[in-house]
Amino acid sequence: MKSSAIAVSGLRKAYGDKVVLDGIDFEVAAGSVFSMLGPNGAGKTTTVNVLTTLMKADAGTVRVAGHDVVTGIKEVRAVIGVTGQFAAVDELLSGRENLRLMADLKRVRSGDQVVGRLLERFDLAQSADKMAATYSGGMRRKLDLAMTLVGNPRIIFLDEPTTGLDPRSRRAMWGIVRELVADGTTIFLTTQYLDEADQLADRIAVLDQGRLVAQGTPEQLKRQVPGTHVRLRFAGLRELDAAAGALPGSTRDDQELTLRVPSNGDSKSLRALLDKLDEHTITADAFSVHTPDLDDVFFALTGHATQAADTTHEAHTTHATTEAIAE
Ligand SMILES: Nc1ncnc2c1ncn2[C@@H]1O[C@H](COP(=O)(O)OP(=O)(O)OP(=O)(O)O)[C@@H](O)[C@H]1O
Repeated sequence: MKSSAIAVSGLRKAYGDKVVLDGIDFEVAAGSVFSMLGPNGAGKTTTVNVLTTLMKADAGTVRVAGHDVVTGIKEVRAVIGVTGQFAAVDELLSGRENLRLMADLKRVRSGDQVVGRLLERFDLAQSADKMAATYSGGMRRKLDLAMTLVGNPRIIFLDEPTTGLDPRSRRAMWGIVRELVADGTTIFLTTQYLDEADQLADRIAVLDQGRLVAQGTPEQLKRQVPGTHVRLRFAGLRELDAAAGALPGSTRDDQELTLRVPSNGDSKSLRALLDKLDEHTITADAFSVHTPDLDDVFFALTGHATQAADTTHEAHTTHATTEAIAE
């Protein structure tokens, strides 16, 4: 079993009488990606601030790399890197100068070499001597992360690293996170994007209204929601009635004129389903296979969607759907 890079027990934090963290517990294995998932205002940044010694908790214990965040502030700070939602980049300096400044602050030996390697690794060498103010959002995030990596921290906190990035920059950021983990770094990642947690995390904890409502691997969490099913849509109630009669175990939605049929989604069961419709001379207007994703998990666990899910749900649905095999 891997040792814990982070161990949190009974963590509580309130601002005035507003309780933001209501006693949360979790552990992060060394060399893994742990993702804390939650909607806006759930308390993710507050958690990061406590874990990185920037803020004191009201109760509970937190150990990072074996050091207590209250009594071992210096030791904790020596082993962590933090990339926040608002980049620490100085806009009036070039990318190279920003990195150099960080190398000096951290008293890194052979600073120029370290900076040169980071610029290459993050694909920023071409723009290294331009002012950071001229960088795109994605480049700024990359520079911010590169600055975090100066001095090789073993544990990195990424607070919503891809919020506001376009899909290409998000994927580039995911690639960098994967490389870091392959090198043995531990990553604590907060995100409101379920697909991001799904892609990157070894373990996910879902934070909602101050409590962790679920923890597990992405697969374990997905298993907590109703499984794969086929959704059929019909032109009218008459067809829907006939199909519901022919397919026992299905669930109908009279408003949407749809039928939800449990299925493992493989070609054999799909063919059998279509044959059944043929047998009864029923035609479906649309036919789609739906696999549960983390949006469904979040909804099932909290009873509401994430904000990000609201805006990206369409994309997820399209992604998880094999459209219109029939008709
Ligand atoms: N210094 C503060 N004083 C009072 N309330 C605060 C303070 N900082 C945060 N809050 C409140 O605590 C709650 C949790 O905030 P936090 O920033 O930790 O959430 P978050 O999950 O990171 O959200 P987001 O995704 O929007 O960054 C929010 O309701 C926020 O308004």
